[in-house]
Amino acid sequence: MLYRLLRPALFALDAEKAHGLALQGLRLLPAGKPAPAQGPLACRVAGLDFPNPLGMAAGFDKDGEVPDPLLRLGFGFAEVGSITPLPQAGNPRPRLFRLEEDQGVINRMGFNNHGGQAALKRLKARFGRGGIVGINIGANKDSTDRVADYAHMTTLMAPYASYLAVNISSPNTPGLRALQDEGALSELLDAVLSARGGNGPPVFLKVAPDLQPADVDAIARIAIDRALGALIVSNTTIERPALQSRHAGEQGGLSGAPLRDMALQRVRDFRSATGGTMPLIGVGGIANADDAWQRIRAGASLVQLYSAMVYHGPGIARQITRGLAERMRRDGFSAIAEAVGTG
Ligand SMILES: Cc1cc2nc3c(=O)[nH]c(=O)nc-3n(C[C@H](O)[C@H](O)[C@H](O)COP(=O)(O)O)c2cc1C
Repeated sequence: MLYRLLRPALFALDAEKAHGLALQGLRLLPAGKPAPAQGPLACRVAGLDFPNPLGMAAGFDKDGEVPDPLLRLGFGFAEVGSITPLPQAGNPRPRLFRLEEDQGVINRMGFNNHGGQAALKRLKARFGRGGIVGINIGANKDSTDRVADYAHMTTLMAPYASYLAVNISSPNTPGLRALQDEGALSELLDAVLSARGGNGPPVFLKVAPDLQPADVDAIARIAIDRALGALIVSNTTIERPALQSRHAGEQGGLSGAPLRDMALQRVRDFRSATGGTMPLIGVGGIANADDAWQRIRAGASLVQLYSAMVYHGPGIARQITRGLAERMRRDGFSAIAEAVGTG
């Protein structure tokens, strides 16, 4: 309600400025305690106990500054990052665009972040607070050895991460998505898993929605073979479905409502390629409880969002989790895990 009043003022600002203000506002929230398990919404995935299945997706809190305030807003988990070994400025501004008429976002941020050491300090300091905080890792744009970047970030972050998310699907770092190819992906995951060691957190892999059926099959096979904790499906798309907004022609990754059907279809594709043996995290265009419920019924054990927070504000986590609980009751499910892949 309050957000509806604030939104016009925020939308009058450049999108990145507005995002900076949102982060500042969240920093003012006392950290508090993470939400306790929420009855039927509580779920166990990759050995972790999630109080509810809705998380904040990577990119909102790139430097790990506000994971605890995000949990306080009612998210069951927060994924911070992507974080690269060295600080980097990212692409020139403007690089973030609201597509209001389409309820979408285009970004070409380019992994702007303060680097591994700065994030480590913060994440180490909050570690004892509990709550599920995933750390999403990436490679520096100018790195001459990207596999080594991921391995380094794994070693650095593993002790402070509930899970690590290996992001090889940002469209804004040239060549990054090539790491999704079979040979490169196997080599990368072997390096990450070896850097993590036997007792480290589960490793999740975040993929692009722009994949051919053969890519889906190969990624599914490699993920199962390496016993990854989950696949995060998906990042932003480089495709451009029909869009109305004046920013539709901007380069970068498209997210929000225009990504929804494609990301939903990829969850279905990965569900069928994995035969339900690998947990999936559905992300892309989820803006309400119906979207979240549909993604779960399609095969996602957990869901995440980012763009919808821009349009609907910080109350969205509670709106969606409340709505999910209602839909579970309506459809006769007493646990999220029972509903996964049933629709
Ligand atoms: C501005 C912006 C920055 C993002 N940065 C990252 C990132 O650093 N790492 C990552 O894995 N995903 C990043 N994403 C992708 C989101 O995590 C998510 O996969 C995508 O936006 C689809 O979800 P949505 O439609 O709910 O926004 C970013 C998205 C946006 C809009």
